[in-house]
Amino acid sequence: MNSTWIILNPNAGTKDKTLIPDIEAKAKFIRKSPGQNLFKTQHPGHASEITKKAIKQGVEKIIAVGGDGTVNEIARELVHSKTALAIIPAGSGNGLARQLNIPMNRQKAWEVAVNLEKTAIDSLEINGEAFFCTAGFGFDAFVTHEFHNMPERGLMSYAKASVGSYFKFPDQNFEILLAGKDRIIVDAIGITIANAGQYGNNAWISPLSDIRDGKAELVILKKMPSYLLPGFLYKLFQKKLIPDNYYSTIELPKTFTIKTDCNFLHVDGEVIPLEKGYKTYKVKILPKSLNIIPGKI
Ligand SMILES: Nc1ncnc2c1ncn2[C@@H]1O[C@H](COP(=O)(O)OP(=O)(O)OP(=O)(O)O)[C@@H](O)[C@H]1O
Repeated sequence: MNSTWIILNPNAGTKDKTLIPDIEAKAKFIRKSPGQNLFKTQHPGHASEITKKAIKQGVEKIIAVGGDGTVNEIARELVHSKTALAIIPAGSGNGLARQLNIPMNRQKAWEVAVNLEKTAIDSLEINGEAFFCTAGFGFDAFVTHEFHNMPERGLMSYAKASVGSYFKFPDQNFEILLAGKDRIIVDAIGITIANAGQYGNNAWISPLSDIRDGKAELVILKKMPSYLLPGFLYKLFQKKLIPDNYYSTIELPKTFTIKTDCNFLHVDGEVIPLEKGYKTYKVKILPKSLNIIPGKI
């Protein structure tokens, strides 16, 4: 049996024609015994199906080749399993890969992926949906929604979506119940639950968050005057955000709930439209629940 499977999304990223032949050659190189070890996804959800099979068959490692959507499909299935996840980033944001210090260069990422060294990271669940980096209600979820409707991918489109929405985006109401007794009621343009420090694209919304510390932080972002925005953005990308009147962080307990009437939630950059009206969302931290092959840590 092959102990490493490769799952490749042939549609991921900006159509790089060298990706598929390169990964096919690499798959042959690491195949130890007859049988398939490279699986190309044919539709959304296919990566999850292949991952379930891999776990059943006791595969030791899955190398995910794709963007955040593919990586998350695989990672969600792998939570609490023995199978480890390695990543060859081939998307536009590559949030988890960046967080794990996996090189963006394909060859260098491959050299990391074939390593034996593994470590466990934390994951979270929001109403049963697993995520690994960030989940957010309000402004960041709305921007992610707008971004997905734009013709182009990449950082410029994110910037356009953010600037276009910021001034008209209204305050949202949040009620956060921490460990059953402490209650935070706040009006803000958004809140983000951060397991990892960045959204992706090196946008460090919670610089002190560490994906391996068994903890997560809540970021509360209030609307700031426009003259403060350039400084905020500079600090966001320089990993230098610190609390002030508009930006604050709170360490979260292992379980907590959020009540809000926001229209959208994003989990690791994937947008989930929400039903109208106030709803309560249960969040749980699952320490050291996913085995990964990290870059330099
Ligand atoms: N053959 C396929 N055809 C269409 N969609 C697919 C196929 N295989 C996988 N998918 C879906 O495509 C979605 C997007 O893929 P992925 O995130 O890997 O690439 P991307 O969107 O280019 O990257 P990023 O999210 O970083 O911009 C995934 O959620 C996955 O389920």
